[in-house]
Amino acid sequence: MKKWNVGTRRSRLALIQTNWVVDRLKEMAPEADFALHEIVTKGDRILDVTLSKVGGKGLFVKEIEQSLYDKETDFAVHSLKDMPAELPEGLVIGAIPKRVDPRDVLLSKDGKTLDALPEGAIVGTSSLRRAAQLMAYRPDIQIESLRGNIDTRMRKLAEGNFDGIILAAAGLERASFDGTISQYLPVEISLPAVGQGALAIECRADDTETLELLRQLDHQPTRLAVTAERSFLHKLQGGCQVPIGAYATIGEGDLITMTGMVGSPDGKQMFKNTASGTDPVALGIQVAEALLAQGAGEVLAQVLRENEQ
Ligand SMILES: NCc1[nH]cc(CCC(=O)O)c1CC(=O)O
Repeated sequence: MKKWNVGTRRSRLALIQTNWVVDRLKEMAPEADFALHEIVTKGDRILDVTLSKVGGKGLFVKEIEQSLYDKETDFAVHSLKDMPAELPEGLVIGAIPKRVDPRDVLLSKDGKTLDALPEGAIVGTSSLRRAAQLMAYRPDIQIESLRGNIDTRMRKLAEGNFDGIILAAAGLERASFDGTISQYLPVEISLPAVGQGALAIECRADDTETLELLRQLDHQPTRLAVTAERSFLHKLQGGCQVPIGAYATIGEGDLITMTGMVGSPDGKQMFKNTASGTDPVALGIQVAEALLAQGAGEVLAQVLRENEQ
């Protein structure tokens, strides 16, 4: 009997996601056996430091990728938004399952919506993308850093440190926290991170047996959308430490429509562009180039300089 070794982070959300993938694969290949390998990543070890200050790129995936190279594991389940725009040599995304809700959500004291938060409200997030967009919409809001896994962040809200916090709907949904959401933020206010709400199952490019297994879980419309978003991210050379967002949807005839965003961390400058096309890579590049033509390159360069200090 074939046994697959599966890499995962140890967080509650990561384990839920990995078990979800393994359960789907067991339905498709009842004769197969799966063993989970929990891997502690650098990102998990430095939860008390703002991610943007430690060079966030790939912080949650590096050790897991090493275990793929070492053949200690055959595939690994990641949140797609934690993955750098470019995969290391020899590794591929073998499957992208159907995306769940890509939106950001507000969790607040007394269930208040963003518009109902008091003047000068304190909102917790360590994401430059979320902070920039919140301040663009409500310049009076004070952003404070908020790190940790979902449980930690929700506890800090309950302890009264914040008027509200921003999280991804996807994580809450998968971990069944959904009763606590105060508002789903429209993508017009908070454009999601590239790949938000999607999972990526990574494996070795030459491992045809694993690729064949994983292919059954691949959702083509999600792959098209996420490929456009990642092409946009790649063109802008962005990681999770820059205020970049993108969201693509698939319409009739596999027409992809994508909005891309670059903002300054204070939200005072916002560059957005929306375009449609059928080639996801070309569309990502096209939207990125439209933002660069508006002046987004200077904002990105400024953020990178600040991160280096
Ligand atoms: N930044 C960490 C992270 N990476 C993936 C998710 C869950 C959402 C997803 O799978 O897209 C989260 C939590 C969050 O942003 O609230």
